[in-house]
Amino acid sequence: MHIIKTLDDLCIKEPTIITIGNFDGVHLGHQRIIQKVVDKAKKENLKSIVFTFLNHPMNFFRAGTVKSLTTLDEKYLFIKNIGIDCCLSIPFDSYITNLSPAEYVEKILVNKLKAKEIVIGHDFTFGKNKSGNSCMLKEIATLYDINVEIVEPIKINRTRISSSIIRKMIENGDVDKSKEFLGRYYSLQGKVIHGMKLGRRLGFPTANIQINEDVVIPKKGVYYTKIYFKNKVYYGATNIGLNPTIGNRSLSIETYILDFDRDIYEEEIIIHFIERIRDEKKFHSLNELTSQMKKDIEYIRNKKTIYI
Ligand SMILES: Cc1cc2nc3c(=O)[nH]c(=O)nc-3n(C[C@H](O)[C@H](O)[C@H](O)COP(=O)(O)O)c2cc1C
Ligand SMILES: Nc1ncnc2c1ncn2[C@@H]1O[C@H](COP(=O)(O)OP(=O)(O)O)[C@@H](O)[C@H]1O
Repeated sequence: MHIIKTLDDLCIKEPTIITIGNFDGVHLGHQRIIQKVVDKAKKENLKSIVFTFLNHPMNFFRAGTVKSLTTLDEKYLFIKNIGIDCCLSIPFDSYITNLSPAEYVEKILVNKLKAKEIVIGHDFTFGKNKSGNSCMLKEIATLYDINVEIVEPIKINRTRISSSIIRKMIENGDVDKSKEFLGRYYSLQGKVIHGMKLGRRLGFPTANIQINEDVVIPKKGVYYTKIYFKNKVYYGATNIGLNPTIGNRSLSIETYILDFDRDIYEEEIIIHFIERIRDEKKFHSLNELTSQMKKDIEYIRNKKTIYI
């Protein structure tokens, strides 16, 4: 998949089928739309394009409003895995927000992207002050002989799948629920950094990852997790919190990896959140903390064959 980060570099000659959106999380609803684009592209011999943004549109209007469910690299990977030919990922900036709906279609979708077909969600808005909607896009596109398909939202138990609902689930620690909406476990990737070196002394070394302030962090607590390290899968007990028993610490995300004994400082690991086990607690002693950690790990050992 080609990833193009500026409209200036774009030189598309063949007719295309496009979907447009922020696609944060690339959840089941997004996957349905993107899959439709891939299938139609094959059938109609068109190049498939996902048109998305480097920054969340809400953060353009008010910096720091929204944390992401995926880093850009994760977003590109998930889109690529569905089979898209090209991902146009450009800044959501004053150029984009100042185009009228008619200019947006002509300058970007027609002149730059050579669109023959466009697939969008029912709530799609575009152009200056979000003045364009899916019906308006359909009308303008007719002038250029472009077909527009509007996809209805997917629901799970009558709740519409949306990035904002998934964000709330993860912030509430409901990672098992978020899996149903995302179509995969919520995950965090990070470099293993040095901590206080207490874990090893307690008998449970924990790989602490560098925290990315731009992504959603699950609610503080202890989680049953799956760890990917160098393409191998392990199970883990991950604690997200302030380690109140030790006192005066900043937020850490740390994992005891079961059946593992290697120095992995500076290496990347990916943590998949399967289930939240309990709240993080302040224990009266380190002995009490370690006996609870033993119980957490035993719980995971008993469960780990259930989730593959
Ligand atoms: C499964 C697990 C559960 C934990 N639960 C708690 C807890 O409830 N309260 C707490 O203060 N710290 C908890 N911790 C964090 C430990 O205090 C931490 O691993 C220890 O301080 C080692 O830190 P270090 O990696 O910086 O050396 C937990 C850690 C793990 C791996
Ligand atoms: N089973 C394991 N789970 C997690 N980390 C492990 C494990 N075995 C060895 N390690 C290594 O030990 C380090 C954690 O030890 P710890 O004493 O907790 O130090 P720190 O406070 O720097 O995290 C990890 O970063 C990793 O390099």
